[in-house]
Amino acid sequence: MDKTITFVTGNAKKLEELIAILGSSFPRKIISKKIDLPELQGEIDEISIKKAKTAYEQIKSPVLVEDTCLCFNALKGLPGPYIKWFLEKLGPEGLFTLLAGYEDKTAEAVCTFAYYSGEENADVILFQGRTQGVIVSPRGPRDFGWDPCFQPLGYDTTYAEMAKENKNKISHRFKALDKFRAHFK
Ligand SMILES: O=c1nc[nH]c2c1ncn2[C@H]1C[C@H](O)[C@@H](COP(=O)(O)OP(=O)(O)OP(=O)(O)O)O1
Ligand SMILES: [Mg+2]
Repeated sequence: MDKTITFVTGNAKKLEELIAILGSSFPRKIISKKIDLPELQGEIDEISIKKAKTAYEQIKSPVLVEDTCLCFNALKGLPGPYIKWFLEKLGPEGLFTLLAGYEDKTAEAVCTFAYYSGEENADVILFQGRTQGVIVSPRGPRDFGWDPCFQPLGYDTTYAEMAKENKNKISHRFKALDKFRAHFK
């Protein structure tokens, strides 16, 4: 059986972070395939499971996908899985402004990896990481999504202002990949 795992994502920055976080020590070969999978609606777990199955239909060998949510506590978890569209239309400034009417600026970044082997009776396996933070007026480079407006709790820099290796030690994605790595040990 082909043991290679295909990471299906349309986002080059996610792939870059996955490579930096997993390094060369991961026991299975991971290749990537750039496909923009449908942006699904629903609860986080349900979205990730469907996303993995959709990817498997295209790849037909073991797949890994990832879905990232940014949940504002004042907005009861929104934009959550819909953050991509909010970011696209409003930019990081607009995300900050969205909370202007609220005292509570706290948010949670949630990363969910979903692995599906496609083997008989296999289920999609989820690996989730969460990092708490506050939404701030954007600071730092603009090369990755909402990084300029997310300041992790306990830090005085935004994700964007951090060195990549520091973001990759505390991020929602690191925490999810740490569980993924442990599963394949
Ligand atoms: O660490 C991150 N730091 C800043 N921004 C981030 C991060 N991780 C995802 N993002 C952005 C990308 C997209 O605007 C949205 C998630 O949407 P999401 O559907 O998961 O990502 P995507 O469509 O870009 O790639 P994919 O093809 O894997 O679905 O938040
Ligand atoms: Mg997407």
